[in-house]
Amino acid sequence: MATVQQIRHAQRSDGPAAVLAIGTANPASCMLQNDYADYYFRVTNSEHHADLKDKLKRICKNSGIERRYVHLDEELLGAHPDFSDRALPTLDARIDMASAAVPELAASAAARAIAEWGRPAADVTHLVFSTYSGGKAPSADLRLASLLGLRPTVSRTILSLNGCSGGGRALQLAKELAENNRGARVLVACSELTLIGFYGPQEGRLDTILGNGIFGDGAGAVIVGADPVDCIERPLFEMAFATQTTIPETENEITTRLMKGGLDFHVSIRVPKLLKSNIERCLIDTFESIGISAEWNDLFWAIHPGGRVILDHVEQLLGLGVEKLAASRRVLREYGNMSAATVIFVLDELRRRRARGEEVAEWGVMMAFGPGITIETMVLHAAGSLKEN
Ligand SMILES: CC(C)(COP(=O)(O)OP(=O)(O)OC[C@H]1O[C@@H](n2cnc3c(N)ncnc32)[C@H](O)[C@@H]1OP(=O)(O)O)[C@@H](O)C(=O)NCCC(=O)NCCSC(=O)CC(=O)O
Repeated sequence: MATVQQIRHAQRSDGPAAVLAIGTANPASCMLQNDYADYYFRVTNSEHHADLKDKLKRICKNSGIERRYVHLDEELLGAHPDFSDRALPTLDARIDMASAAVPELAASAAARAIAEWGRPAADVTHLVFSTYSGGKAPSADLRLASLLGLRPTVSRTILSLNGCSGGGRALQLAKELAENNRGARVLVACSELTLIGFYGPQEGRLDTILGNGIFGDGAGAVIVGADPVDCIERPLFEMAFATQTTIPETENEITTRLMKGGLDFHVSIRVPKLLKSNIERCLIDTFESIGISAEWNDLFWAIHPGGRVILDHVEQLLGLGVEKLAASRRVLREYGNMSAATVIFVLDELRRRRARGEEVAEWGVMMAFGPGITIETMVLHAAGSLKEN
């Protein structure tokens, strides 16, 4: 009879978990940021809120965003004009729409990740799914498993309403699963659609203006596994160490809540400063835990681009060279803040830059921020095969 220790030893993988493949997807409808305020106030019949329109124009102008993609386009909104009024009971209709569209967008991203991975979808052993756009069970994870043809024994976890830190959390869970289950191949999928909380403007609800100025729709998928199979699997980023930190007494700074009219969303104007005051301590603690003293400019950075000012603060605080946040800034510019999916787009951008021969450091940090305020941090090591992609 084997001992528990022997069983446990046999279960654990030898090497660290690594990102083995990445895929992303966005809905077809593209919104240009320069035109967005005119579009938004027209389609929600809100031209009379001239002051709010001016504010949205200022936010769009300063957002660092050029375009975003949305599922809820003008045609679909035309079929659901009640979505513009947060007082109307539209939650059922929004959940119905999201229940189909969220897993479909995730499936597009995941199919790309699986194709790059080079192994059949049936080899996926675990699925970790994060979305703020759900509201029923069985959830989008089960539908995604069915769309991809994953096997019925796949071990599923859904992270609901984790907001923008959901991508970081899902990747941390994937690391734990891969390192504690020999041979495990974890599919991480984050799929976010703003339709769950899209409203017209309302006096006194500046969150709605901010949300409409920076958030976009997108899905990111990652295959995570340890001990890559020679000649088939190519590690992109090894996941060296991960931490989660909650900033004390900030539970009211970023909040979401399902209401009869959809997802009610609040981001306080203090969020960038709160992050600025806490990020460096969090990074120092993380690196001290693994006994490494790092020069911030010697690392690559995958920071969740929650907003242009957040990136400016991180850059200034850490004294980063202007190129260090280029991947985060490009993702923000091309897609906006896609909540949990965004850090996956940033990882994708980083590996593309490296594949093009651009200088990307050997060691790096991924950080994502969400309700809590929660900071998810992961120390990454760029694997050699990045150069060959
Ligand atoms: C919105 C911005 C792009 C605007 O750029 P600037 O600050 O440079 O420009 P600015 O000072 O002229 O501000 C333009 C207007 O935006 C308003 N404004 C700024 N932040 C706001 C907020 N949180 N809520 C409501 N209004 C806000 C300002 O008061 C100002 O109004 P006026 O012009 O009338 O004075 C930036 O402030 C930014 O990047 N903020 C960070 C956004 C954020 O917190 N993201 C995290 C999302 S949550 C997330 O990522 C996690 C999650 O969801 O889980």
